[in-house]
Amino acid sequence: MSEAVPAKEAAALDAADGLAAKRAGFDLDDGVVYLDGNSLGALPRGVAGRLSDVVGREWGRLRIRSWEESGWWTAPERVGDRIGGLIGAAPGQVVAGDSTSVNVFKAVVAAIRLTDTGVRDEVLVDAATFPTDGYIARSAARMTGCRIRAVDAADMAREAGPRTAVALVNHVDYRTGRLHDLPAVTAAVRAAGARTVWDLCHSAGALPVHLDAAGADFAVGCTYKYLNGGPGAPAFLYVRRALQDRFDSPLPGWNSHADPFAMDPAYAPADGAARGRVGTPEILSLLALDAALDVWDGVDLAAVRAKSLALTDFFLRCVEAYVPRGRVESVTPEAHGERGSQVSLRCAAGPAGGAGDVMAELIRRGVVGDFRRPDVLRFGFTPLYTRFADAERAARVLGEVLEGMQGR
Ligand SMILES: Cc1ncc(COP(=O)(O)O)c(C=O)c1O
Ligand SMILES: Nc1ccccc1C(=O)C[C@H](N)C(=O)O
Repeated sequence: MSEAVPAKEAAALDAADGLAAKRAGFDLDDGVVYLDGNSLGALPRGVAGRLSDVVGREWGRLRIRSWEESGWWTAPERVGDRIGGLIGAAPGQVVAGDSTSVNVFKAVVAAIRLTDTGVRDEVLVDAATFPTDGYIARSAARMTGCRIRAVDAADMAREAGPRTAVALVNHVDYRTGRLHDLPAVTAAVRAAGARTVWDLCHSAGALPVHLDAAGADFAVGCTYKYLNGGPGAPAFLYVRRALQDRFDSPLPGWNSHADPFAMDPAYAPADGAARGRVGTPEILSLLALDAALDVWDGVDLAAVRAKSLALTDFFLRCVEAYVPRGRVESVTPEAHGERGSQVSLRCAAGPAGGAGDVMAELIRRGVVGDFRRPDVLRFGFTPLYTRFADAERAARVLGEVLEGMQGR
């Protein structure tokens, strides 16, 4: 591929892109190629106006009345249902709130409480997990008399056995971008008599997820990446409907009580998704998220997936065309069925510095990805606002940076 070819091809791909108009819904500028939406999604344009109304009118004027009149009290379930629509969950099974870490705790402990730990005392965690999941699972295991076994997520299906209580799996690996087979792992873990907890941080909003259809037991995820909810936006918790009546939360706050304002000293759990609540919802960030979710109106996740794969394929081809041979190596699977919505390039240290220096230079030149120690350059592709021209420019600038650093 000569240098002019990818740029021409990018223009043609952008012209044919059915999702191209969605970019206008985000506050982005053409000076920067933003490929870090897998860490913090860009700002949807509707958020500032909505938040200004929430602060100025709902809080400022209505004050306490807003819990009822502005629908604040029921926002966690309402926003949860909107997220549910993007992860294949029928209404009434998802609640928004707390952080992913906290929701991992609720789900793992609740899953253990559904089993006889005299028989099943093993918690399987994905060996390459995002660290917080592993830390929380370990603590949950200690608290419940279980033990942790770390296994490759790719082997999870065959590792689940008669001692397994629960398997905690990342749907997409944060470092490599590898997508795991949610339906197959869920079915295998269930066949072994155990429960699944899926971490959807890197798949919710990035690709179609079919939780109900797969029979997943629990799922958690954050909303500040591909769902663009903003820094520290509330996370979510999915509890499969059939398990809701037996869901025994380890954090039974007053917000998950059947009648919170009874202020009853005795706890009686609410029915449905509300049982996953803990304390007072984080209204400002929850309603920012609610506004951010408007960008999904009318979006077909199959089209999002198709564009995501086309973008990452194209980026990989551009890298091949522009980057000096042997300088980077993709650790993201080639196979579409095993790829999330990012490309991770391993970049060994050269004479002028390592991957961290390369990413710093890329950012200086207007291409924002991120760096994961020791040697991974991560590029996240958010199909709602990333253009093929962005992929081309990112690869071209990466090539220039690496070429420039070669001799120095
Ligand atoms: C897979 C995964 N799980 C969990 C988290 C973090 O969870 P929390 O929302 O608690 O910070 C992240 C990223 O921050 C993540 O990538
Ligand atoms: N929440 C954050 C706050 C600050 C900086 C990064 C994050 C991330 O989300 C990192 C991300 N989970 C990752 O996959 O590396």
